[in-house]
Amino acid sequence: MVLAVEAEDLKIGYEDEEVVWAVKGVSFKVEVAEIFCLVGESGCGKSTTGNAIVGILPPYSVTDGVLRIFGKTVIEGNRRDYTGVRGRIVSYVPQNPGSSLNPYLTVEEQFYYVLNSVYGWGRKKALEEAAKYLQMVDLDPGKVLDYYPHELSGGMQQRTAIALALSTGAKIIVADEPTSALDAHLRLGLIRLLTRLRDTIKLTLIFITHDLLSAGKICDKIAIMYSGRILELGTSGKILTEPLHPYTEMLVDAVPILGVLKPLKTYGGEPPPPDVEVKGCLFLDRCPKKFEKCYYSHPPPKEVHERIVECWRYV
Ligand SMILES: Nc1ncnc2c1ncn2[C@@H]1O[C@H](COP(=O)(O)OP(=O)(O)OP(=O)(O)O)[C@@H](O)[C@H]1O
Repeated sequence: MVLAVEAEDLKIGYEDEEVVWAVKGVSFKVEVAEIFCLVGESGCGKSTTGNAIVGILPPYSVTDGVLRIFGKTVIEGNRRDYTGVRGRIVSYVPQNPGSSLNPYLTVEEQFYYVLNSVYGWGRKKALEEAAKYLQMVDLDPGKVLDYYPHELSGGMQQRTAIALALSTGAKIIVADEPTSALDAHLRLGLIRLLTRLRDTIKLTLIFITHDLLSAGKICDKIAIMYSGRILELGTSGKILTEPLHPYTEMLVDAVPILGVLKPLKTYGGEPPPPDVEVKGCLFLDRCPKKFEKCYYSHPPPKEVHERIVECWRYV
């Protein structure tokens, strides 16, 4: 079975005077038509991982390990080749579609420029395709195509960005915090739309968020990232109801449940900065369950209770 995305011990760093590793060796598999979430605090490496899948890492980045997209190896060691993948198989929907859509071009022109540059299509064919994809995201082409992005509401901009991403025939969409700028009603609408696209056109979605609640609503699987590693990976149900890693427990404890009086716990401390070498477990400083073994090295990934966990308590 071909996987949509497969990462094996993937490492991504940014080179300044020396390399600072933002992603320190992650392994995961995303099946076709799966909604896969990368969850974690700011700076844990979610966007860097997402950018590697889309193929938009900056030139001064360095990589190691392997990344495959629909069976094609796009990263192997420090070699990268996204030919036929970037923009065609994988597309990107950013947090703020207002900034990704060109403010000086009408929606029609944006579709034309994208489809002309990817497939060399003329205006007529590009417009036919634009109409098809706008309808797919529940937008009326007649009420969108002639408009500039600022003339559309936030929700319409978001849907236009998704239609534009899909129009190149993308099978995978990486959506970075797509719901964070939307109000609760629009957020629910977007979540419904993305799940419908998964069901109807077998779209694979990589959803990046710091919000475990949104992740639980939309995702099949959740990878909990911390300081460049995946500390726990499993189905949304397992992660939310039976967290194994103390960090996942901490995130779940901080999620409010509507109608349930639940004490919300917060834990102090900060993840170690990526340029600081940590001797023991990366979560050591904040872990309420640490014991002697945790002080010497970071634990390897271990399959336990239908999940993969990096915690010495399970090794
Ligand atoms: N283009 C870049 N150049 C240099 N360092 C970067 C770059 N992008 C990210 N980093 C660094 O890599 C680390 C991980 O950042 P990344 O944006 O991937 O995390 P994140 O979990 O997505 O955070 P956020 O939710 O704030 O976007 C951070 O220390 C960040 O400063």
